[in-house]
Amino acid sequence: MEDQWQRAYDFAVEVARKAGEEIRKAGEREIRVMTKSSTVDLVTKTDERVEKIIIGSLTDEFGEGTHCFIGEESVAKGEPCILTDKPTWIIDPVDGTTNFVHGFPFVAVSIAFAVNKQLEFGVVYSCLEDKMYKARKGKGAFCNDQQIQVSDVKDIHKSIIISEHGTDRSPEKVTKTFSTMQKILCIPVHGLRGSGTAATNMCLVATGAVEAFFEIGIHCWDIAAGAVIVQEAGGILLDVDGGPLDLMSRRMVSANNETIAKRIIKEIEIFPVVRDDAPAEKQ
Ligand SMILES: O=P([O-])([O-])O[C@@H]1[C@H](O)[C@H](O)[C@@H](O)[C@H](O)[C@H]1O
Ligand SMILES: [Mg+2]
Repeated sequence: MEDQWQRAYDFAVEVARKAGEEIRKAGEREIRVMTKSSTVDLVTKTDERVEKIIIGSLTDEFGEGTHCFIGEESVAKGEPCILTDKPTWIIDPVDGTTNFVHGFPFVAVSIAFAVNKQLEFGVVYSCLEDKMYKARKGKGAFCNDQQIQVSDVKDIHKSIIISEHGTDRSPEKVTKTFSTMQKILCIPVHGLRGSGTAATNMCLVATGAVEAFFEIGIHCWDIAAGAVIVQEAGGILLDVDGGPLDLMSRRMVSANNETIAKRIIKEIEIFPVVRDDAPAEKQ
């Protein structure tokens, strides 16, 4: 029973690598850009094609109807985004689509697997850097097969913090996001960063390169795999109000420890976002 999901974990790594190869090849060709929720929420044929490849490979391997899927591009096309107790794959085929379009060199494939609403494992393939991050519950976190660990910094003044601006440019959101960043910068911290992919940002927390990454407005597919990786690297995940992380709430703080997480949370100006699992009419 203990190793029930090992085959799925190993297969997810294979699939993530194959997806990353597709993204690398597609980046060498001309990229046709389309938009989704706003003019800065970009999507390409590669996002859609790579998601089809991932879901197709997993279905071929595990059989039709046995597993559920929550994929960024399928949800964009109207598929439900509800996490049930059934074995469920949570997939972002191209995390960092804006980076991909612009040739900014951080793009990741993010694949997570949950059973009974609990995350069992996560795989993030930062495909342009060729870094394969993976973690399985209780078994540690790895980058290219080397075990990784969060930083041991407890003093916020010695930290680097990541946040992102997302794709919602409403004035309230932008004002609050920048106000939060200003307050954190002026604590002061050593620096503020952002790679343009939430999944990679979480892996940077997991390797100890930065102390924390937080964002309001991310989606479950951006953070599900990274959540396992951060936790297995010794880090912590919280809601931006300090409560437990809710994968569907679109709010997250990931940090190396509770001291850093709580210090960041003191400065976060919260604004409302519609949950990933809200009924369609509220989206
Ligand atoms: O759209 P996408 O490139 O898959 O994912 C986005 C990236 O992770 C970005 O870093 C984050 O700021 C956005 O909130 C995400 O939506
Ligand atoms: Mg994403």
